[in-house]
Amino acid sequence: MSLGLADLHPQQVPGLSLAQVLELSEGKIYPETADVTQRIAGVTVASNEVAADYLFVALAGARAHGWDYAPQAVEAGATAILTTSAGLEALKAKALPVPVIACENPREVAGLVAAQVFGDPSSKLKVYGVTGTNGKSTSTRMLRAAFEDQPDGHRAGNIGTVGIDLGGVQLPSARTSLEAPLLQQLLAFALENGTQEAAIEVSSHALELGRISGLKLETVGFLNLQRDHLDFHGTMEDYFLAKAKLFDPARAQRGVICVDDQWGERLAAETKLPHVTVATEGKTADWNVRVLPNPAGMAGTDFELYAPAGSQYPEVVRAHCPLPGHYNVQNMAVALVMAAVSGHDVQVAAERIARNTQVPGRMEIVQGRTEEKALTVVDYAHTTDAIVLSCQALRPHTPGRIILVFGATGERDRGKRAQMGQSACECADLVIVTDDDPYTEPTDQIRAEVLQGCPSFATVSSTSEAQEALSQAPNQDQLPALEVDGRELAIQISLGLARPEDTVLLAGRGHETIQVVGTTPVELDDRLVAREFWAQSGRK
Ligand SMILES: CC(=O)N[C@H]1[C@@H](OP(=O)(O)OP(=O)(O)OC[C@H]2O[C@@H](n3ccc(=O)[nH]c3=O)[C@H](O)[C@@H]2O)O[C@H](CO)[C@@H](O)[C@@H]1O[C@H](C)C(=O)N[C@@H](C)C(=O)N[C@H](CCC(=O)O)C(=O)O
Ligand SMILES: Nc1ncnc2c1ncn2[C@@H]1O[C@H](COP(=O)(O)OP(=O)(O)OP(=O)(O)O)[C@@H](O)[C@H]1O
Repeated sequence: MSLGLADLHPQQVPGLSLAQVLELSEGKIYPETADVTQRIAGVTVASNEVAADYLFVALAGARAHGWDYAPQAVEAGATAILTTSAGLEALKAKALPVPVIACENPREVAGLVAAQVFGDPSSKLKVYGVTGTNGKSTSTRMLRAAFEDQPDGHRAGNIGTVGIDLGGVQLPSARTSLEAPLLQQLLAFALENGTQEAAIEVSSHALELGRISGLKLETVGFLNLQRDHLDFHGTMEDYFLAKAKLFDPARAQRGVICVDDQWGERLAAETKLPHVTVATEGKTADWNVRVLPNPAGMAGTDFELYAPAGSQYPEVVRAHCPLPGHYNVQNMAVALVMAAVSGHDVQVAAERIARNTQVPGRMEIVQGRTEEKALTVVDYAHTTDAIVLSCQALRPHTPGRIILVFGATGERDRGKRAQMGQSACECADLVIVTDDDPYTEPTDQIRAEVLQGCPSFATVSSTSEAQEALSQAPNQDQLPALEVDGRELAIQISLGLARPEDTVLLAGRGHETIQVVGTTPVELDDRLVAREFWAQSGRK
């Protein structure tokens, strides 16, 4: 039997009376005569998650209004509704048989109420939050690796894009950061099941949309800020300000800030949260990294981490980052310093990370280089910077060409597409532009916007057509990008073109196994497509 999120429910739920909800929300109840001694036993913002005695939080959304789903929520067992004044007015007309509490910011209140309903789990287990454009999944997985495998059976967990792994249960996650009530429920479940520490990703959407409201964090980490999600945030300034909200003394005990980029420097200068800084290249911070000569190749990077002079930590920690690419050293350095300042033995944490880290779809080698097969790597790079950095990470391990396959996601940050195309053509030797998750946007339109950044391109639908188009290029040092309709075909063409000395980088989808086309989920796993291709290729 496969489990769902609803199954990750604690046995013990203290609950909360409506009087206490009223107090927390500073709201008004309708009708005024409602019985405020009734208890609620759960909270959700989604009508399809409601169970008996739940509080349904009806929010105004971009596509719908939660209050339109209130009748379904009541039908499913909701015994009260929390909403805005506008929501209350809309609900009066529906004459529902349950009380409605109206307050100014139900999104924030949802998390505060849920924390109390579920017994305030984040005050009992330690929660670590990591933010940044790229590297959250990797560094939170590293933190988890640092915390588990201890003699006392200490259990650690994760919540993030790659999945949810709590209290011995693993589930895929549709999101990076969950809605606040669900987060509280899952943490309470984790606590009941022996979890002492949980490392979670905190997206900028989460920080803007109140998804960590009610959460108490032990230590928070900042990795980097690069262009992404501007469809939602509008400007880099607003994107930064959203990320900075994590570094709030009301939420967290302390922070660890990587100052490799200027946004980290600014955060360190502006935040009121007690913090330390980390630098991995070219700058001086509280904690500093020195990369060692690197015999490890695709197996990672050796480095030293220097603690602040005169501090209680070992002066220098010898570490091995088990994933290739300098950016993974950044992810690991932040994870190590978060572990250190939270009271863990940093040398032991380094050893555990080197031994235990698993991050599906991040620089995952699906085919090693052989006499006849090209090195084939799947990576979740889906921003311009991540694509460039991934190519740079693979360059030292590539005697031939880097062949890059990628596409842009539909309905998201259209402004980044041409830039992705341009940078891809600059950093890879051969670029194949195809599809990612198009959602409801036409795939040819998305590809066309990416291809605007490529100096030239040819549209092909087979390996032989691709070979023909490439052979006709006037300058063999600057091949045209290839446009391929359909990601599976694009992967097959890329591998068909690859020589053993080449590296094929399948970028953008990482661990994902479902592609959303229109509103239909379609099974697609880059790793399986590549493995099948090589298995059937007859090449050794
Ligand atoms: C921009 C954004 O994050 N939007 C989220 C937001 O949507 P919305 O406010 O437009 O909600 P809506 O669909 O209009 O519905 C309004 C309300 O009615 C409720 N509703 C709706 C339908 C129904 O049948 N019953 C019901 O109760 C909804 O739960 C919601 O509370 O609230 C919805 C309900 O929780 C989310 O599904 C939706 O996430 C969408 C799917 C999304 O794509 N989010 C992405 C951008 C996101 O959050 N990404 C970040 C960052 C990822 C990264 O770093 O790469 C993440 O943390 O995952
Ligand atoms: N520190 C970093 N700096 C820049 N790029 C990185 C860094 N870490 C990882 N990347 C790139 O970003 C991709 C996504 O990494 P990861 O999943 O760890 O980040 P994320 O922040 O969790 O992303 P998302 O929230 O979009 O899932 C990787 O596959 C890699 O290409």
